[in-house]
Amino acid sequence: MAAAFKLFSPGRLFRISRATKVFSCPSVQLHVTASAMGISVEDFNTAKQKLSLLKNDPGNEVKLKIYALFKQATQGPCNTPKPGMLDFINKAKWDAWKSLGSVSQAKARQQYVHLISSLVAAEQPASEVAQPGEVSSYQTLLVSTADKITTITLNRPQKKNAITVEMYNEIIKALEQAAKDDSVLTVVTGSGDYYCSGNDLTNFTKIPEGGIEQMAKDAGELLRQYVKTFIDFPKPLIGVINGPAVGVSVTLLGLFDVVYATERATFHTPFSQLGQSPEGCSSYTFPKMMGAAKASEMLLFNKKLTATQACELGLVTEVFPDSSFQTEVWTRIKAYAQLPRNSLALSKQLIRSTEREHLHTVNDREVERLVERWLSDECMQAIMSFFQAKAKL
Ligand SMILES: CCC/C=C/C(=O)SCCNC(=O)CCNC(=O)[C@H](O)C(C)(C)COP(=O)([O-])OP(=O)([O-])OC[C@H]1O[C@@H](n2cnc3c(N)ncnc32)[C@H](O)[C@@H]1OP(=O)([O-])[O-]
Repeated sequence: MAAAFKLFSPGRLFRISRATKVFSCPSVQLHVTASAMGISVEDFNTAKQKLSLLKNDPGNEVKLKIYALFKQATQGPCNTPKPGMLDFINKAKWDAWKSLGSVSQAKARQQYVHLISSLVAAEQPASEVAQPGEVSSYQTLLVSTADKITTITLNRPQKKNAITVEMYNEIIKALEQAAKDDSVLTVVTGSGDYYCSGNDLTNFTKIPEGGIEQMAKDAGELLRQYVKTFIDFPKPLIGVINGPAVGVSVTLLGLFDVVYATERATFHTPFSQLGQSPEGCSSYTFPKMMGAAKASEMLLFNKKLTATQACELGLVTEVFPDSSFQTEVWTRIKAYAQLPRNSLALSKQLIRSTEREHLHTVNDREVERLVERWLSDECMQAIMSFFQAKAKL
């Protein structure tokens, strides 16, 4: 074991990367598509440089993955002869490269850049973040870090934690800071009796100078950024669903790693009722998770799920009795937070990286459709009905 570790020491692996001449050869560089799948040659080269600056040894498994992705990105699928049984090191490297099969060079470059980025992010010093136990100053959230857990609590209980424009921006900021802080896990939960009632419908009543088209465009850009932050979040993200969840707060659960719910929670996405369409990548994650028929019942016909049903369909990991929910869930989360930080972040990265680019594409497509929907008569009528019903109360 010790011998293998030495042979796979970071220095050795980095030397392999640096010794590979492909990217120092201008004629080969020309063959690399400038921005294949959103990753430029510069991104790739920068990632390569960052690799040599890592302070912590990421472990043999990750180093083999890095090696394999580099070879695939620069030389394509492995076609070299298999090393002999006793040539352990070269055989392990060959196996890792071979295991990538026919993954394209562009895809390998993209996965290489994401993997290095997550390693670098995991080593970032905790700056601009709340110190353990400290509660930071947000208007719509409570954000605290304690016991190696950063907790983001949606904090507009009087409005059932409906998400205003300010709150979207604050959640993005809180997640960006949680990604960099010293915590091992990040938890999102709600204060009061609701987890979240989704998009705050008053967002649609604040029309900027550019008119309703500008409002739809701005809202689309904000939503794109918001969902993107969840797609790219590098650490394990846990939802502690303390009560009913509606709309965008439900769809995004497909991007969480683990979701614990009280038995009192319900889950529904009234998109068609509001003349809108699915977001949060749910048009992809829900059918994948629960099958097309069950996903359609939720996303097309607004079916409300109980916590138990949501658990059966894979949207929720586990349901707890309401009376012991907080105690049981937090005991478990605190125990998970004792696990090694880098190992958790890297394992998440491995689980998620294969579809990250696809999720970004889905996000873009959903936002494009929603921006159209927000300008439709169907949507405007539905929003007006909500406020008229309120006015009659
Ligand atoms: C951007 C991407 C696309 C997004 C998609 C989505 O999320 S689609 C999903 C979009 N979401 C929806 O369609 C849900 C709309 N909301 C509801 O259907 C119900 O409020 C409820 C079932 C959540 C709770 O019913 P309940 O009888 O238990 O409580 P209550 O009704 O008395 O509420 C207390 C106060 O909170 C207020 N408030 C609550 N939610 C919102 C909101 N989203 N907005 C604004 N305000 C909201 C409510 O007006 C009231 O204010 P008041 O009068 O005290 O000044």
